[in-house]
Amino acid sequence: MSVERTADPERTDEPLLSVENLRTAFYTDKEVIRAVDDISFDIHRGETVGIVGESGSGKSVTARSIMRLVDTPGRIDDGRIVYEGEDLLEKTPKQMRGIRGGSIAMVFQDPLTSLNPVYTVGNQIKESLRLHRGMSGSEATREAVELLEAVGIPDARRRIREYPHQFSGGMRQRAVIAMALACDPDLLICDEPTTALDVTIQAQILELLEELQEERDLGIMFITHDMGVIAEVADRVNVMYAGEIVESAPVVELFESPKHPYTQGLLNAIPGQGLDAGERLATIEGDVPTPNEEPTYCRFAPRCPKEFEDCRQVHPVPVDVSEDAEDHRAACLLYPEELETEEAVDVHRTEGARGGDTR
Ligand SMILES: Nc1ncnc2c1ncn2[C@@H]1O[C@H](COP(=O)(O)OP(=O)(O)OP(=O)(O)O)[C@@H](O)[C@H]1O
Ligand code: NI
Repeated sequence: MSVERTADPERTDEPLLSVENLRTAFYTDKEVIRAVDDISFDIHRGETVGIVGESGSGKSVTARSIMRLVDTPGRIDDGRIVYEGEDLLEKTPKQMRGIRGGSIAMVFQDPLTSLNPVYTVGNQIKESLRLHRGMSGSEATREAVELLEAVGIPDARRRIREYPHQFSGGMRQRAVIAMALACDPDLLICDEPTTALDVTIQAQILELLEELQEERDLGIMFITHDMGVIAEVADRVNVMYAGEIVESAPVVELFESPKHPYTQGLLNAIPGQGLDAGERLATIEGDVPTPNEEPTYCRFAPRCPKEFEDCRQVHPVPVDVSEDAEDHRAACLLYPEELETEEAVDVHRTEGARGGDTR
């Protein structure tokens, strides 16, 4: 979560998670929705990767694909999800159950979806400890109390005997985080974990995640609509639009020098560049289209102020925004920026035809 981490030598190590050319689609009676359409990105240990985009852009489906929790009629069609060197798409359902809530944990927007109302908070944490770390009895109780204390729940010894409904919203989300930590994960996937909370509680939860990350060297994938939250928590940011990652850059670079017209649009209307938590995405006229056909064009073109003829005929692939760009890519025909537009369009046409990005 610290900005300095982007220059961390750790970054050259093998990534903790590597998503490669992932495609996930929903096969409805009416159409095929290409919810996640050929995306690639990495997460390193100790790094927070933010995923931002308007509603329907594919953020949650990305998270659920990594966890192999895509509901029917959805299906992962292509790609690799390499976690600590192994492809999760090759794991059996049983192996996946061990990994979920084991080395990869997830925190959702609504803590009540993760907590069972009929068991005490303590029992739920202890169940997690039993399943994933083989702990039981007084050892598990002690660990459960310690976890609740670690996430800042006061009077933890008493509160482990309480039920979820006896906790406030913020305390419930802390309990969910404690439950996630009970399995000692290496990767935490957070899908809008603070959206339902008021701003003060939200700030506390973000701070908590940052502390836990530092202590445990957690890799975090953080999904949000909120550019202000992204500015606060992310080391690197992937901007999603209609199933694709249209821009990816270290957080400071993205805010100082957004390259994709979509990102520029998102950031433009935010006063003070959206550096305060609680700032929502700027509204760009129009809606995210449902990605229900093969992209042979730029999906953002209909809303793009910089649109030109080729945008309707050539599908942009992620390219380095400039020759000396470090780790900054955009899927837009205007880049690489040194090239004349026609040459740049050719790069996208050729790369697109090869079916790969240029990483
Ligand atoms: N079960 C489903 N059946 C059919 N389509 C689905 C299903 N789940 C998601 N989709 C579609 O996949 C696309 C991506 O949805 P997703 O939930 O990932 O968006 P999101 O970026 O998380 O949006 P939000 O910010 O609203 O949570 C959308 O077009 C959505 O309608
Ligand atoms: Ni979502």
